[in-house]
Amino acid sequence: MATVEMKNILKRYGTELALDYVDLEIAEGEILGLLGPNGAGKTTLIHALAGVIGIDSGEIEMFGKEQRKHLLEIKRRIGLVTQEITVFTDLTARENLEFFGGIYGLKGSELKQRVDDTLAVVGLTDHQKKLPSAYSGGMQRRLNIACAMVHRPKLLILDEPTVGIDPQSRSHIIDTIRELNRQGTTIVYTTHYMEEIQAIASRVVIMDEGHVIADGTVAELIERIQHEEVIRLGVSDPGEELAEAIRKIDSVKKVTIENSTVHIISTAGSATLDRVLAAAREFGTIHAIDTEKPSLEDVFLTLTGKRLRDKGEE
Ligand SMILES: Nc1ncnc2c1ncn2[C@@H]1O[C@H](COP(=O)(O)OP(=O)(O)OP(=O)(O)O)[C@@H](O)[C@H]1O
Repeated sequence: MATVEMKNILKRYGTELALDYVDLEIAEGEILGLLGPNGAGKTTLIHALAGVIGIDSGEIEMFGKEQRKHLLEIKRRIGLVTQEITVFTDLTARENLEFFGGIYGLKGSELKQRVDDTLAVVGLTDHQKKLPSAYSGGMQRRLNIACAMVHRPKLLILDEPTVGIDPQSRSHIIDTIRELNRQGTTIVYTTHYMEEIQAIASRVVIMDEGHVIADGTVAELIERIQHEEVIRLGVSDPGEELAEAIRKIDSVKKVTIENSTVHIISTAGSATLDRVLAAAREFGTIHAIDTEKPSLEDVFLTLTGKRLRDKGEE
């Protein structure tokens, strides 16, 4: 049985179409990585999944039950980690966890045990008596996650849980997600960090403009563009004219410029490289050439025409 079945989900904000007839199935035990450029509809999708916003039309089934008819019961079985940190600033970490555990009906020794276990999993046992204001950004994010998992949800939904934090906290969060999954929690997770998806996702869904545009394992998605290659040229002062000249080569699929590097996705083969170099020489001096097999980032670029990190996060 699928943990989640979403069919024909439509959601508008005024005239803005945030989800455009989306279908999505999530199997029990998956770590589903949800990728997409800003505004793709990822947050809207997971908020619909968590039942915190309504949808205009479509069907959502979770744990084999219709979401709208069994919302309370379903909510008890899920945890939502929002982009914003939503903990009580005037309660210590432990008190926050006791509060959230209490909401889910935990009490007495069971509550104490769950709070102890959760603090240990997120690595905050030694800091449990401190107020969140005494924490680093990464520790606050870990506490935020802890509050959503203290009741041991069957499905944990995380919206960019690692934005703007130190590498140590980030790897701690990744380890926490992996450990929860190992213990049987299904995970849905949005991020702008491709390497995190490559590290932990058992399946990737790429969204753009309210649509699911790709769905598969990392290996399957890369396989889709395996006949392509990536050429990176270091060129002095590259401009739009250079990009346009390279775009005219018929085997070239995408050209983007970042600082002094021209990033080209093309059909593999030496003929393309020769033609790209000839075109580039007309507009500048080439000081570096590099070709490689495509990565998940290139799949994303090929499909959406956009780079992932357009938030200036890193
Ligand atoms: N409360 C809202 N009111 C109006 N429009 C909204 C609202 N929430 C989202 N939108 C719009 O719906 C679309 C999808 O937004 P959403 O936040 O789901 O995208 P996202 O993929 O999560 O983006 P990001 O990566 O920036 O978080 C966007 O065009 C956004 O402007």
